[in-house]
Amino acid sequence: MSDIEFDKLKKSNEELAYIVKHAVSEIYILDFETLDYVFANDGALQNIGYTLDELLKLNVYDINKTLTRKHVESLRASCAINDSVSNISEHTRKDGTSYTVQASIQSIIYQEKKAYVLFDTDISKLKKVQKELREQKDILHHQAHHDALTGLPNRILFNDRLSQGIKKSKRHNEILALFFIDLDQFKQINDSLGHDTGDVVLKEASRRFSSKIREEDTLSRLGGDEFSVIAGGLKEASEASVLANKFIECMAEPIVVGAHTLYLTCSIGISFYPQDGQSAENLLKYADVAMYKAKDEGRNNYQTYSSKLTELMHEQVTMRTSLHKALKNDEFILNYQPQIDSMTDRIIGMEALIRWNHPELGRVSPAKFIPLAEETGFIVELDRWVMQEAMSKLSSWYEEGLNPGMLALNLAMKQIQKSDFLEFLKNTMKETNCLSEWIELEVTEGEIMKNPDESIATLKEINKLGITLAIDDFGTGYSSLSYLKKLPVNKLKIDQSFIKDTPDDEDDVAITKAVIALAKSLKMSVIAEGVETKAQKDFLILNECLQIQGYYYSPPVDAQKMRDMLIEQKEKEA
Ligand SMILES: Nc1nc2c(ncn2[C@@H]2O[C@@H]3COP(=O)(O)O[C@H]4[C@@H](O)[C@H](n5cnc6c(=O)[nH]c(N)nc65)O[C@@H]4COP(=O)(O)O[C@H]3[C@H]2O)c(=O)[nH]1
Repeated sequence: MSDIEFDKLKKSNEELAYIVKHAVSEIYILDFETLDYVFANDGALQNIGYTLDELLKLNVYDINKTLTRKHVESLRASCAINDSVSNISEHTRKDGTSYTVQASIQSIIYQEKKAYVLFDTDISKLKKVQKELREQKDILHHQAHHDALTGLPNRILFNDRLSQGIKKSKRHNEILALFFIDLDQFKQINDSLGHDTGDVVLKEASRRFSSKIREEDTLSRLGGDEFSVIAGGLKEASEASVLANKFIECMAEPIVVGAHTLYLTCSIGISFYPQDGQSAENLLKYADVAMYKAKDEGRNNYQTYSSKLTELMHEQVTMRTSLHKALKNDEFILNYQPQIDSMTDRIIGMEALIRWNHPELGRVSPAKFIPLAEETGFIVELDRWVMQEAMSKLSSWYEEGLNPGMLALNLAMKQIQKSDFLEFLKNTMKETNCLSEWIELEVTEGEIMKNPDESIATLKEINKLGITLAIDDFGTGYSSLSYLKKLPVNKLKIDQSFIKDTPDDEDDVAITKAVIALAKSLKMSVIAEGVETKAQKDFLILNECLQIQGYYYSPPVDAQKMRDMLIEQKEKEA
């Protein structure tokens, strides 16, 4: 080699050494035998935190604390047969912190001795990002399968668990019970006290239900106030009754939210695999049908599915489709129930109550078809028919010289919300010669509280016409007292559910007394409905509720009978 060639080579080696020394990547050289550090570049020293002098006193095991002799032996063996070997390990810095490196290891000759060179890449950040991504994926997966409010499995996960549950029950020849749980008064609470209160109630209900199930059961929130429980592994269907009772009992304790003490109940429908259905879809449908039966039975109870319930559903479908035709076919008639001044036993008014004579189903209760009419919006047309019919009957009785007093009409909120309702009311009164002071419109407390601000405006307009407004079913709907003060209402009607057990039930006595006192302080009149016994009547008189409606005096009767009663009263007074 010539001197010039030698100088060139020396210069390029020096340049290479300079690059290696100053590179930001970590490069270490270890003694082949002892694995002591014999070189580290600036990038390595910066990350590891030692000076070169300090590092040269250390061994690979001082930095790679997790490295074992066995692992080193295997790396040595790999290096002997491969050009380079890759390894992931943990480096401990001088300050005690650690980071993950991916090392590429090669055996080389360094300063004329055998050595290992390690090209290390700090992959801590990459690992952190990978971990975050994994966590994010887990969160997304959880969110997609769980309800955000209660943290319970949602409908997607429920469907999956139900299908799995059915398969397992089939394999082990066991019974699976599917519970459909609906909170009874939830909508009213949500509408009148707001969604925040509703949310607290839902969380508390889910906490209570969860505490009653076994670890292997699944409680899900299917949406709104609907929950479901999948309970597999049952030997007998009767085991489900025990659980259903537990769910009902756990709701008996009131839920306190801020200043409100809320009393909630739940209605439960149960279907069974294999006796009721083989598919997840059918089992859910049947549990839902059974839940509706529980609602029909007065809520706060459970019902198991039977094929009879499907007939009931069929009946509802028949009713829905024949409601419209019924008006044209004159299938509706009106009954009137007298309202009495209990001090004189005189008729002071009457409530018009609709009846439906269905050609196939016979006489259908309004409690059955009014909710269907409300659902479909047909209630608007139906109530207008009731108003026309009842107002013209009332006028005809006045014209005859009888004294029917006030006519109370039930009014659906959907009706009040119609923009032409006031016009309709004025026209109907005019056409039927009915005076506004003869008319009282009853709106249920729950309906008003659904949308109190909007209700107030329209009710004020109605009131301006000289029509009396009464709140029906009072006591059942969580009225806000501040709204009650603002409402242009003249009368409270105590719900019959409170009257039913007076004067024996202490709670009902207290509620009835409170409603009477409330009406008095708000300068409203008060009437009790559903009065059936003398004891109830006496209790009401004692507490100064003098207007009474109920079977004690008379059930709802047809127009002919009502007229007879009015004539009889007139003759008595003549
Ligand atoms: N156990 C018992 N019950 C008594 C007694 N006195 C009266 N009742 C019943 O209690 C219900 C009182 O009517 P409501 O609270 O307005 O409750 C009504 C009302 O909300 C609705 N409804 C009835 N007619 C109409 C109508 O023309 N339009 C609208 N929108 N709803 C109506 O259907 C509901 C049920 O009506 P009905 O079956 O006629 O049931 C009536 C009546 O027959 C009693 O002493 N004991």
